[in-house]
Amino acid sequence: MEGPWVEKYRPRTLDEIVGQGHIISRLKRYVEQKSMPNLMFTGPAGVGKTTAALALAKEILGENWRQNFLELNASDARGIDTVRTNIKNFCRLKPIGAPFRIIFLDEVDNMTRDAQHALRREMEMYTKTAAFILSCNYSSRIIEPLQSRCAIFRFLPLKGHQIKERLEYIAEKEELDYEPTALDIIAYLSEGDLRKAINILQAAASLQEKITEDTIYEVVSRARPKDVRRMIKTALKGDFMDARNLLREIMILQGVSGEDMVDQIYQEVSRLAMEGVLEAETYIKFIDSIGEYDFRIREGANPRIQLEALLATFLSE
Ligand SMILES: Nc1ncnc2c1ncn2[C@@H]1O[C@H](COP(=O)(O)OP(=O)(O)OP(=O)(O)O)[C@@H](O)[C@H]1O
Repeated sequence: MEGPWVEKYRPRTLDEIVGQGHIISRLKRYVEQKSMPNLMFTGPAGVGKTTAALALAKEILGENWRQNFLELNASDARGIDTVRTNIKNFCRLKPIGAPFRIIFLDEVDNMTRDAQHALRREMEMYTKTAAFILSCNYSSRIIEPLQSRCAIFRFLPLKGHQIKERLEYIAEKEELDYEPTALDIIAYLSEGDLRKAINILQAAASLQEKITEDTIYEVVSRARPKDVRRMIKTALKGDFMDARNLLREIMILQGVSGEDMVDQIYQEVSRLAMEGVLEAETYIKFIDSIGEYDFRIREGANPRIQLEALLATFLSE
């Protein structure tokens, strides 16, 4: 079994990282100066935080980086005490063949406030020998004394074209056969998360020889937008039984979940309103009922029954 492409194609150097230019140039300055303050990387999942920490450690610490780099998950099931013991044991030793050591701590926003205060004390204790890189999704969940001790770097979701270019690069290396529009769809569905995009590409490649738009929808268990649109239009015309059959086909054959289905109905209804097919007043009524059925499904009601009832509300228009 082949390993995950997200690891195979993880950039090894700062230069290889896609996007995040505003961050990379600052990190390179630390490499030139061979010193760095404590850093905090914030931003959504799969946009290069861990990758940047690894690449920075390699470039700033040199060939002995492995012995001088410690990666820990702050929300580790083994508990914060283990994390702190690891930090202590690591920091007590002198750096080996490098100017200092680096501790990369992931998911700091999942640490309790008490644990964050303890971490702050550790950071102060080892300022001469170790630099910390703290990673989190939301800086608002980090206590002020930790934030103020770090230089903060805000990673951004990657743009659609940046994701597409990276996918093209990987597709070429892997000699994949694909429809170019399939990559646009992956870029759209991954919402700025490059890890998610690469995982979808790998799953699609293992499913079929040629990657098409349909392969992608199958991999992510999403309905084809044109099928959802056809179903809604059928309901609008008053053909309830036909609309219901289309709904069943999409949910069963394509394995789309109730929650995703409501989300896609919402997206298509919004598109129909933007195109002028639905009048504003009707659109508002539809959104109101979509919101209601979305809530019921999330609360645990039977999704098939709820979705059929939702389609029935479209009929009366
Ligand atoms: N900016 C990027 N440039 C190139 N590859 C990237 C980038 N961001 C993510 N990737 C790809 O996605 C994988 C995961 O990225 P990474 O571990 O850096 O995410 P992260 O931002 O640390 O996410 P999390 O917050 O979930 O830990 C990488 O191994 C790489 O293949």
